[in-house]
Amino acid sequence: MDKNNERECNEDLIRERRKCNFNIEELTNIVDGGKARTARRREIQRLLINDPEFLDEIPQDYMSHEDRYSNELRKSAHLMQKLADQESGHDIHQDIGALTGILKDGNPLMVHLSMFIPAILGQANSEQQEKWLGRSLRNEIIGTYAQTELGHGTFVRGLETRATYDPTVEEFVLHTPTITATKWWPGGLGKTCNYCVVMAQLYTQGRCYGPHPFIVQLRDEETHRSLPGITLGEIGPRLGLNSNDNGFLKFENHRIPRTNMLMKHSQVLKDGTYVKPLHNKLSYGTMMLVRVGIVGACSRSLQYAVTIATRYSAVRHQSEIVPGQPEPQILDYQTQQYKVIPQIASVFALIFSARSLSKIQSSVTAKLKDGNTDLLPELHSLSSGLKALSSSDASWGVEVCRLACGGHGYLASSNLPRTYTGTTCAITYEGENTVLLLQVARYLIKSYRSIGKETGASSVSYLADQTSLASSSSSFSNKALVQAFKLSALSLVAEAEARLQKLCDMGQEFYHAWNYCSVLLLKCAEAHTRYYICEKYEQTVDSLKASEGVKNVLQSLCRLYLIYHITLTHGDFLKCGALTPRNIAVLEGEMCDLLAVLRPQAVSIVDAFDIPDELLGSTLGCWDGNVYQRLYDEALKSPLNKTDVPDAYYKYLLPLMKSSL
Ligand SMILES: CCCCCCCCCC/C=C\CCCCCC(=O)SCCNC(=O)CCNC(=O)[C@H](O)C(C)(C)COP(=O)(O)OP(=O)(O)OC[C@H]1O[C@@H](n2cnc3c(N)ncnc32)[C@H](O)[C@@H]1OP(=O)(O)O
Ligand SMILES: Cc1cc2nc3c(=O)[nH]c(=O)nc-3n(C[C@H](O)[C@H](O)[C@H](O)COP(=O)(O)OP(=O)(O)OC[C@H]3O[C@@H](n4cnc5c(N)ncnc54)[C@H](O)[C@@H]3O)c2cc1C
Repeated sequence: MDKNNERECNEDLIRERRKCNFNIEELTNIVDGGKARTARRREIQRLLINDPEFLDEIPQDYMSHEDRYSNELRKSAHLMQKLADQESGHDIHQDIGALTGILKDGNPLMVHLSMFIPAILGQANSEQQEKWLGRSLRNEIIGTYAQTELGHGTFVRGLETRATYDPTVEEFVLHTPTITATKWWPGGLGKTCNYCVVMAQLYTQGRCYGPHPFIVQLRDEETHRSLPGITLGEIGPRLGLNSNDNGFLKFENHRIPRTNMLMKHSQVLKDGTYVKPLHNKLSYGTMMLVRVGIVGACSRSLQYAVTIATRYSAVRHQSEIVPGQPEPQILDYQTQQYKVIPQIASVFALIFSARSLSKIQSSVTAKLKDGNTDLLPELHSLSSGLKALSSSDASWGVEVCRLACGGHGYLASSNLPRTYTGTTCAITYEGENTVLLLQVARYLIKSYRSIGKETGASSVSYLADQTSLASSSSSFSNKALVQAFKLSALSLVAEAEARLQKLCDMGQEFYHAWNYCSVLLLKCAEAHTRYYICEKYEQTVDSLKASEGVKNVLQSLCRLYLIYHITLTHGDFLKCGALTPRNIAVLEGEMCDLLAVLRPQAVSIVDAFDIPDELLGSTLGCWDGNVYQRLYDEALKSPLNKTDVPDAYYKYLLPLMKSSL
């Protein structure tokens, strides 16, 4: 699509784009993280878009379960080959965002890239990396991360798969003792992978040392047949991500060499002696790494959905605002703006938080190399909180965008249903959100109780700021609103801690008191993480060196985000005195003003996300706004339209209609 050729474009969209009062390219660079990154993303996307191998013969929704899998495997393999062939040597992990949309509904290599390789990087020692890292990066072996079992996903300590060390032959014996110990869910495990990292309970010298990672060959490298002692299969259709072959796995006393235990952090020596790690949760590192990645992935899903909903809302006309006048664009309804524009604001919130989190991750990783694990709990808490809020915000945001498109948003060809199912699974995988938020709450209560002790953990240092509990601000600057979030979080933590203490003082065991307070604890964790997101948003926009136009747009989006979230949880702000009922009413009014200010820029802001039509894959969201023709053309692809009268008519309908004659 030639974006300079207005003649092919819907007139509403042309008018919207003429209202733009900021430099779109500059905003695109901010979204990508710099000019160089924009150029790189575009280069990769150009490479993919122009390649006919990535086209589907028929829309995926008309394919069988098997065909979907094999079609996406074909494209995934081609993608890997293509990226490997590039002279510039693409780093697939760095460039993962550029690939969004090219593979549809998950893909069989997803967990190989996002967990198996990172597990080798983070859990294998240098000899082990020598043996497996290069091979997995070159895709000579394909792996997955097999942790979850039929009986346990959340509670990693409850896993039942056993790895028992036999010092006489220096081997581990992997065994699945019960049906509930069957590995269940790992992506690509069913039919694609020939290796995997298995999390299993380590037994040596008669003792259990808890879950540890082991690398296991599952299939013969020549024939791809599963090895003796190993039962493998695929678990069947799911709500989404159906192009992936999530699988099951059972071991029947399957032996692997001692050196297949990933030994970067803990070891089992030849005689069976266990050497413990620097920190007992280092074996959970792969999950933490991916949680950080999920925040960025969620912001991309939301960019897709909100691009579709905003463009469609500019093209779609319905009903009337002024009686008797022409039907307005639905984007002119304030209620429609309230659905769509806060989701645009949310995209930037997630982008800026993801960047801040990834910086913290890099510094924690650097410290770990020097044997310093002090900031691991801080990273665990932040990555858990941000994974939880980003996945729930993005899922809700995508769903709101779908609802904002009325009936057409329900159609597969809008690409909103698949975007939703592909996003909502992030609420569950890589740590179910409630469980992760309770981990954050645990860290908050612990930090609150150790006020005065220097931990170096900056995200919770505000808990020591007791003076702010009393100081309700009368100013409404963005900074002041961020302070209100801080006050609300601090006061919820103080309330939860007091409630816990009271129950304990009344004689309850701490763990019962914890469960009894867990709804409030969840709120603490959400408020704390929301405060973190708001603070990063405000600081990033405030310190941004940008043109006036771009800065104004981002300031308004940031302010909208702050006010939107205050109104959603206003009870917490009132309860702690951070804001008065009058303040809330004023802010609600200002939110409507902000919607009106941002309304004329909405299409241009989503244009700045710069998602090519070929990747957006939506009849409703295409650049030129030619929505109705596309909807019609897509409908014609339905196999039911191959004939005027379907076979089923003769088989079932005709006999029914004639039965009463
Ligand atoms: C580099 C490239 C990356 C690219 C990424 C791109 C992303 C793309 C998008 C997605 C792509 C792929 C899809 C992924 C598919 C999904 C795969 C999966 O789902 S894999 C399975 C995931 N499973 C889980 O996440 C399980 C969740 N459960 C847990 O993590 C743990 O069970 C628990 C943390 C809830 C509890 O653990 P437990 O051992 O029981 O802990 P205790 O209660 O005894 O102790 C808590 C104690 O430990 C600290 N802790 C916990 N975890 C950590 C950690 N990781 N690091 C540091 N510390 C940790 C915690 O803070 C507590 O400390 P205390 O001091 O005791 O309070
Ligand atoms: C699409 C998809 C892909 C996946 N890919 C992989 C993969 O590649 N590898 C892999 O190993 N796994 C994978 N998983 C599994 C996933 O990690 C688990 O499903 C997830 O960790 C949740 O665990 P669970 O299913 O045991 O849920 P459960 O823990 O049984 O959750 C059920 C309910 O119980 C609640 N609950 C549980 N524990 C607590 C608690 N302590 N406090 C309060 N409430 C609690 C939860 O909040 C939830 O409401 C995948 C899952 C999905 C959906």
